[in-house]
Amino acid sequence: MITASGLSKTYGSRTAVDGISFALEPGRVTGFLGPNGAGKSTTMRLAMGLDRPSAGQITINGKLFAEHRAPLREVGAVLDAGAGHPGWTGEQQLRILAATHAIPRSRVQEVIEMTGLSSVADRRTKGYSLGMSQRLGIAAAMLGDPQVLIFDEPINGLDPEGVRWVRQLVRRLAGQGRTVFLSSHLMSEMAQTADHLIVLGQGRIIADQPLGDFLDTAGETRVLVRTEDSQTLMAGLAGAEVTLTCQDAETFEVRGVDARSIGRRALELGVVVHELTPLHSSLEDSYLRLTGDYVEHRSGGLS
Ligand SMILES: Nc1ncnc2c1ncn2[C@@H]1O[C@H](COP(=O)(O)OP(=O)(O)OP(=O)(O)O)[C@@H](O)[C@H]1O
Repeated sequence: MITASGLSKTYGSRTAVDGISFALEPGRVTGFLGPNGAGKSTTMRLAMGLDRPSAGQITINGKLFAEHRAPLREVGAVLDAGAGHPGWTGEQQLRILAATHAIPRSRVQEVIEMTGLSSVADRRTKGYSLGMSQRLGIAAAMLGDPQVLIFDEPINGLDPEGVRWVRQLVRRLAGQGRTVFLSSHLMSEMAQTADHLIVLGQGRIIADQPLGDFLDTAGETRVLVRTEDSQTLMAGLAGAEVTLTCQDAETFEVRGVDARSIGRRALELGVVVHELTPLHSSLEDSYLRLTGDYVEHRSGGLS
């Protein structure tokens, strides 16, 4: 369990995290989303005791990180791939970490195998690809077999096989009853991995809800209509709150009227309908709609 209460962090005049509170339950993957600079990494660093809050606190299983007698057995984190001594091999790094946290040596081999690093574990990490560094970071996080895992952008730089591996690992860890806190900018991955979402905008929580509820509330349902007489049906549906977008002579999309009402209207008008399909928003659509006002640097159009 990770619990934040009134957590704030300011850097000079810059407020990175602005009085946030949340409780992350075990047994599920909580996705952490937000535009660049929203405060996600800062929150994760505060959880790991790498920075001090300006106000409030964030605890792991009821205690501050520093209050745990064996913190790596409570929480593992991947916050910065590539951290560690570049002149050491992956295995040396894990052995040192294990030795300094009273973790048995046998566990080092286990996490090396678990993360697919066996063939490169005896190589110096300065030669590691980004994907190997990510795997080494995950191996280090898993070393103490902790109940809580914090992953900041763990799939950055991974190839498709690596991305799938992280997705399956994260789901398995939650399935074992662990608390998993995961940030990523890749919405398609988040949609497949997270059970619950916390969305930050400029240091504040703008959503904290199950993934399905987030898609329902932040999303916007459209309906695809295919009919023999699109002119008549479009005219019959037109209204102030309704948006109609023509796709071809027989097909159009409707926003602002649900499929049931469109079906009824078609019956009243005597129009034959071949298709009436609600189109649910993707996580990306919902996320972009919700966070639009919180983006610091917006891109221009392509033309
Ligand atoms: N050590 C620091 N000193 C000064 N400002 C900082 C520091 N760390 C973070 N910030 C600022 O705090 C804000 C939040 O940064 P943070 O890295 O937590 O955002 P983020 O949501 O993780 O962004 P991204 O998606 O780009 O990784 C940003 O404006 C950042 O510039």
